[in-house]
Amino acid sequence: MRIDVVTLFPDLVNCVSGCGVTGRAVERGILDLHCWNPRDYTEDRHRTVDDRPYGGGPGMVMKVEPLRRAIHDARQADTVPPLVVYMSPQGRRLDQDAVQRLADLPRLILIAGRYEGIDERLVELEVDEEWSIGDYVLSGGELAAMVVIDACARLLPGALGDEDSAQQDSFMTGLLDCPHYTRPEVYEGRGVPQVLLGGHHAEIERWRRKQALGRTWQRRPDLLEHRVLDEADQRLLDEYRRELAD
Ligand SMILES: CN(C)c1ccccc1CNc1ccc(C(N)=O)cn1
Repeated sequence: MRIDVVTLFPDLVNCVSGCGVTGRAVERGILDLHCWNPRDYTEDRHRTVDDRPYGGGPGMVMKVEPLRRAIHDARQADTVPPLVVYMSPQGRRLDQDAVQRLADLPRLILIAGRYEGIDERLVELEVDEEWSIGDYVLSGGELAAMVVIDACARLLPGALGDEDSAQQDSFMTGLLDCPHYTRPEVYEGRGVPQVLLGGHHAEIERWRRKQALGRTWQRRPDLLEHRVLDEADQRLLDEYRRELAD
């Protein structure tokens, strides 16, 4: 998968290619990441990328031309046609299904805005989709773009070895994750659930599924609203709830 990011801070975005799952994906050639800086596409002495907003008001707006030229070069850098995504608080809320859809694409161009945002004519002329990572405001779209890069990279074939658990990732199943434990077996008087020590795989899977269902019901009942539980899951959830009552 190729991802191009249009950003005034390429050094920030390139941090993802330096470590962890995303770093390994880039190293293995599974993810091809490139940054394009609108400031390199300015023609004035001051390399101006922003200007004052029409209608007045605080702050500055990113100018169309430098962004447009950067996006043009990003598009031309590969023959594969990209989906152009603008990260903004006005975008659709990203969730795992949306990430899976983006990760299945051969190419993305992510636009990271700064200042008060970008000139609307750029959005009209170049942007295919607008996405938000959550209902809060960041100083720039770079961290949102890095979230998309990370969430997509994990889903690319070969990015995770078996030692990682993308496939069991909570939101992959639509449920929250179960609790996890590792050594020491007792810590400050707190032990590990016996079932996890017994090595009985079917029982362990049952316990984990029950915990995932129970925790989802307790913490995020909204995730269960549109989900019909099969008989086995319903029984596990009932058992979880009964154990709570004990
Ligand atoms: C500078 N701002 C406010 C701005 C305004 C408009 C567009 C982009 C930005 C860049 N900031 C962002 C970007 C994304 C998200 C998100 N929730 O995905 C939050 N903030």
